[in-house]
Amino acid sequence: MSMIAAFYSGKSILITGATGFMGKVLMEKLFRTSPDLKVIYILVRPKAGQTTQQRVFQILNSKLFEKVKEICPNVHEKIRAIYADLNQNDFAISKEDMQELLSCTNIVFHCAATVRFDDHLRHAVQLNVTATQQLLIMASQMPKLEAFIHISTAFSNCNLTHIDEVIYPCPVEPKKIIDSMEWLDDAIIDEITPKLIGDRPNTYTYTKALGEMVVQQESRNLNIAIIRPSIVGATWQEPFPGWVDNLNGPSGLIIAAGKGFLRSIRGAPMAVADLIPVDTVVNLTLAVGWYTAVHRPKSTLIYHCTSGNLNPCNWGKMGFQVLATFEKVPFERAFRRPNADFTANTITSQYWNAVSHRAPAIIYDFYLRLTGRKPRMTKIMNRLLKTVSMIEYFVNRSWEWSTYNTEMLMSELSPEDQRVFNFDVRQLNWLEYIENYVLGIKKYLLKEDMAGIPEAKQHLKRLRNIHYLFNTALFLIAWRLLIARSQMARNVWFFIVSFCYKFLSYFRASSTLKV
Ligand SMILES: CCCCCCCCCCCCCCCCCCCCCC(=O)SCCNC(=O)CCNC(=O)[C@H](O)C(C)(C)COP(=O)(O)OP(=O)(O)OC[C@H]1O[C@@H](n2cnc3c(N)ncnc32)[C@H](O)[C@@H]1OP(=O)(O)O
Ligand SMILES: NC(=O)C1=CN([C@@H]2O[C@H](COP(=O)(O)OP(=O)(O)OC[C@H]3O[C@@H](n4cnc5c(N)ncnc54)[C@H](OP(=O)(O)O)[C@@H]3O)[C@@H](O)[C@H]2O)C=CC1
Repeated sequence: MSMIAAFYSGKSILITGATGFMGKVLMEKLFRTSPDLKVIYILVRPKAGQTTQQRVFQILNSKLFEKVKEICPNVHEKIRAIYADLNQNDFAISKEDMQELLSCTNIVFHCAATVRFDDHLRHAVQLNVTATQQLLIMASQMPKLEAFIHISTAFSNCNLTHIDEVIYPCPVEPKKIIDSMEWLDDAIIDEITPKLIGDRPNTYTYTKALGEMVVQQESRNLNIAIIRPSIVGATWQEPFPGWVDNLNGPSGLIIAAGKGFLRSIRGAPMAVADLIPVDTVVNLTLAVGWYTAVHRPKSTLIYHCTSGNLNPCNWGKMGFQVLATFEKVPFERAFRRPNADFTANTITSQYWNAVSHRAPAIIYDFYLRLTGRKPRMTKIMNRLLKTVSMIEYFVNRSWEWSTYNTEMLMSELSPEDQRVFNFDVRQLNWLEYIENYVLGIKKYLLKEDMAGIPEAKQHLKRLRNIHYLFNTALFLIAWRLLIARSQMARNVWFFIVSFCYKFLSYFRASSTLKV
């Protein structure tokens, strides 16, 4: 029997961010391994015209929850969706709901965050710092609370190259930042943002670092742990390989590459691609919840959930594997033939941006105009290149994260727990993982049918022929223009033609002699 699974039985668990990528996988695993848990409270806001109940219904009816519904048929009774908006005071939770949460919760998993790189500092602080502070204040009023697990990111200290499992303080105290956001206007915040974030690349990593400081400062006598995952990708094994449901991290870029929009990135091919499957992060999170509640470490422990030091893969290799998978399972209706090139050279990268990204978009828009349709490709391309510029920071550097606490925890688990809550990335086969990831994107994000693969392959063949035809035509036009203008080019041309003629004559003569 798994000790971790048994620990969660009968427990009341509060999850924030349960409608997000990681939150859904966390809920799924909890129900699958501990179907006897008492209740999972989730803080949900209405979104995109859906009520909180409709959102929960949609999650439970997704493919991700198919196994859970077999194991725990009354799963819908065990989820208590609580209307909440983390941007509001007291999260806009009703008095009765708040009372129930405070009196019943045993474990808190705080996953909610804004993960947008370019979010306005005021909004990022509100969600990643102030909301964390408020949740900790709530947690301090929960008499039955056994553990509070905060999900941060391995990149909260990406301004350093070697990162230990400790909290690194930011120069300005989070409390001062929270206060100042209340009275500064947007224009001033915009002005001071670059100074505040310093050598971090965006407001996301900065506010996640502030969030960690808040956790440390507000911990009081709570049992707290922080988990820092690196770049979270599709599921590796559970509940099935390749599940993914949003465009964050590598997923959006894999789509852009597979559809032939994005063919090259300015990135160091040898830099470590620190991806981590979402089910690995969830397994570690649940193991940390158990360990923190049962062993009650004296201080707040931080756990790095990364792959680079134990099972490294680099961007060049990853790009190659993604491309190899596109050969087997191409995406439908690609704009161009896929490529996935990482180039460290800025000039080469600018050249490819012009030739391989912007020029085809302009030509295609010209074609759309000619055929009486609205041009759209340049707009899409500009957005894509904006996204790429935001991730360039992360694909041009390597980081080293120490993983003593994570390895210590692994050694504390029973063999059964090591199997059921596996977070040992040394067992991950990158080639297999990437193949399943690309396949998962095709199935669950693009919702493409596998039966369409032969047609997609045909389409790529047509694109290849168009590519060759276009290049040949371009070469001939350029050559013709060159010959018209330069004596030297004419001489070279006559030399080549006469050489070919002589070679053919010789070949013909020698074959006649043989007969
Ligand atoms: C050629 C080579 C190809 C190779 C392939 C080979 C292998 C793969 C290699 C790949 C290397 C990966 C490196 C990852 C590095 C991660 C670093 C980790 C950092 C820490 C990790 C974390 O701890 S945390 C998670 C990270 N946090 C995000 O990853 C949020 C990003 N995101 C935004 O910061 C906003 O989204 C942003 C973009 C501003 C737009 O902002 P915006 O206001 O202009 O627009 P919107 O957000 O409204 O989106 C407008 C339209 O862009 C679509 N879209 C949204 N995201 C998209 C996305 N990522 N890729 C594509 N498309 C995306 C969306 O679906 C909309 O499409 P539509 O218009 O059709 O609906
Ligand atoms: N994905 C990644 O690559 C990585 C993620 N992380 C961390 O993991 C955690 C989970 O990330 P992930 O699941 O990918 O993120 P998602 O963007 O998928 O999910 C974010 C969650 O936060 C909720 N949320 C956001 N704003 C509010 C609000 N005002 N009120 C209530 N809920 C809100 C969202 O709810 P709604 O559905 O209503 O928008 C959603 O459930 C985050 O803390 C993130 O920093 C760390 C490293 C990498």
